[in-house]
Amino acid sequence: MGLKSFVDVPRDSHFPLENLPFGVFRPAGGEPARPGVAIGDYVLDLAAIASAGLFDGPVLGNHSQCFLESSLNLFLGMGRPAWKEARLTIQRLLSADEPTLRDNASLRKKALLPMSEVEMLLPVVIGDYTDFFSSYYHAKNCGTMFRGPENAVSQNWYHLPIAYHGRASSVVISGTDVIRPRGQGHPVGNSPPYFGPSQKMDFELEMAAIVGPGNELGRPVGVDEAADRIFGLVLMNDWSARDIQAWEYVPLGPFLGKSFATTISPWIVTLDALEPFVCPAPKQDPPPLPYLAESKHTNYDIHLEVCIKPAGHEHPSIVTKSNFKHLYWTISQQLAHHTINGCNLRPGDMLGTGTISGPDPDSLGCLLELTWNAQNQLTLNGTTRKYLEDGDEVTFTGYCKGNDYNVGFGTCTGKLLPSIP
Ligand SMILES: O=C(O)/C=C/C(=O)CC(=O)CC(=O)O
Ligand SMILES: [Ca+2]
Ligand SMILES: [Mg+2]
Repeated sequence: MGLKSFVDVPRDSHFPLENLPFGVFRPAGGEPARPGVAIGDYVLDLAAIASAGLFDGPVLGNHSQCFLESSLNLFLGMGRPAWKEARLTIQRLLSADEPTLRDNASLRKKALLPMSEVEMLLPVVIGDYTDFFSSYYHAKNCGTMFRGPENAVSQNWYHLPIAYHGRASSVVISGTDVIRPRGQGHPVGNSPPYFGPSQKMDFELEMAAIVGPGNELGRPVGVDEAADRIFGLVLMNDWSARDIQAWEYVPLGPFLGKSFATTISPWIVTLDALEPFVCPAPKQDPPPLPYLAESKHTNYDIHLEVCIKPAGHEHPSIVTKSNFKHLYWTISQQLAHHTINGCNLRPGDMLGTGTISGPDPDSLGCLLELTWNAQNQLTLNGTTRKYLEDGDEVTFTGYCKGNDYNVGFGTCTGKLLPSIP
């Protein structure tokens, strides 16, 4: 039996008492943005709970003003003791046999808001965003397409989690429209390069770790301490213009083919909520260098799905199903590697996992792989796709399956609009 809340939680909800993900919302009526926690179809207003003096534990008792902020950065910077205390307090306040909130009608009305009536915002101010390349299947497929099967996965890939620095300014919250970027593509023959709207618009199925307490410049984080620096995970769509990327990315890596937009889901699911879904990570051969060797090499069993709803279609079509557990390099290894040179991370920084492809043809994490760079096409409910078309709405879903409950991420969605003329 799952935990029981006095708030009605539908059976298939992503947000039961076991989850309690954190986000930032704006209530209807123009009140300022503030942190909240999802419970069923409701948002618990943490500013209201803090103002009522209900965060009264040893860590948050004198510091609950972190919940009066318009981002979670301050709370994230306080670290695991504060996160654990907040989670336990909220779990107790929402449970069926705890009268404090349950029997206080005026506080309940103030603090529990229907999710359908609030606007979700970016949960953190993202100072820096890094995107990794940590699925073996994704690396192998891209490499096979671009370099042939003999040189598909380069030697360095097996020894370090490869990444590029992404663009934090264009990270947007789920529901934000994305404008098809214009840019340069490969020249054909003796012509100048193509310039115009990207003709190869893609999604990338990713998740991202949101950093809690950072590290001081010059002080790397050990791989076994790395998980304590990570608050939780969100779904992430690293929208990619494959034609722009292919022409620009040698030798310095992705630039304008990626930096026009990256969408994240609004609710950060904490590593504490994901703990029951820990599973072994893929065996690493060759063994990683000592600074990347973790005493527990584990992932989380998170089911992931992507669907596309073309303009005018009533229903979305599922185009792929994958799982977070396929990541070869774990988020702890990514964070340890990121800081090994002394680079400092700060609260709210975002580390994308890289496209999460699985081993099977129907578990590939982007259209580049699913259509083998437009050599094949997907069938969607009577129409076909090689790459995305204007009006396509792309939605990611992610959830962990408990005995009779889900710990879910909700959705990460965005609609592709035509490029500017
Ligand atoms: O292997 C290559 O040369 C290219 C790889 C990619 O294009 C993958 C990519 O877009 C990186 C990412 O996952 O963001
Ligand atoms: Ca990516
Ligand atoms: Mg991007």
